[in-house]
Amino acid sequence: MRSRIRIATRKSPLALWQANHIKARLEALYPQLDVELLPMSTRGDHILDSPLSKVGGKGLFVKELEQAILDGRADIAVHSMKDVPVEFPAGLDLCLICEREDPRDAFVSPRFPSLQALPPGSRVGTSSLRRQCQLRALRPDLQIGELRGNVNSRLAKLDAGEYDAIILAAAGLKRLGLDTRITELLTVETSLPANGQGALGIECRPDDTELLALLAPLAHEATALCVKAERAMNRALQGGCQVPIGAYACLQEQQLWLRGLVGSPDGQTVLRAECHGPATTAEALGHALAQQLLQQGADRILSAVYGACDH
Ligand SMILES: NCc1[nH]cc(CCC(=O)O)c1CC(=O)O
Repeated sequence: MRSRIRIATRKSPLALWQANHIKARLEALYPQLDVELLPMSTRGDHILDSPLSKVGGKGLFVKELEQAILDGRADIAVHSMKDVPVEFPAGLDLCLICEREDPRDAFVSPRFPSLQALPPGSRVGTSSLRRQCQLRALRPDLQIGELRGNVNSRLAKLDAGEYDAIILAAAGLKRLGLDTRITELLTVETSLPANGQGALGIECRPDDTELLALLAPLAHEATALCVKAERAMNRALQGGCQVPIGAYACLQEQQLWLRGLVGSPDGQTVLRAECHGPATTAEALGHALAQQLLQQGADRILSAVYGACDH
């Protein structure tokens, strides 16, 4: 039996928490197993001054981790599913998805009790186009500013008075023990989450059957089905490049309820659609929802933005 599992991880506090969480779960299951972290920097960590959507998107944060697995320096990488690109490089795959934490976005403000209570013209920080679009649609009066960096540095900018409020994923705040900073949990109707938000995934070599068997108890089937539907919608829309897209599924009695959103960053256009179906058809539901959104005009939003992209 294998005696060691090495986890490639980014060095941000949230990434380290997530890697340590998987380490602790594996060690609880297998007391003889030695689980080591291999912390590393990614290109995404170095590019902090420009909006992520303009510098190449999600792949920036996972490439170096994937290379470490392909080179044999690490066995697995633990990812926030919302940061994982829809396609995987040859030789690697998403091997399992763990149980989802709270998928909602959180409104954080030291001064105002809710999004609704923000006075006109308030400054809100978020670099997520998905959050910007939904915020602007709801509150066209707000001034929305770019806000990048890890969770702690975003909170520090809020505390320094650069913004009246910021929006962050509830899952990240809860994992870091920062629950008390959550002023208001936004309903998914107010802020439809990003696909995969709140879920952790493990990437590894799909041909490493011994490793897969060790990891298997960490899998959470219901979460995997939901995230599968959400990612299928994103894949069908080919959304990744500068487009506000939200996708959120929930599962009840083996029925999936998938909601999707495509909008323009200025919030002028927000297209919404939803569908229901058996969990066994998760992938098809994602495709069907994408088609509904395309028929409503998402194709025009997507092509307008792709025109301005360098790929
Ligand atoms: N974009 C960075 C990122 N990736 C995952 C999370 C939160 C944790 C999760 O969704 O699992 C965050 C922080 C945020 O959006 O506030």
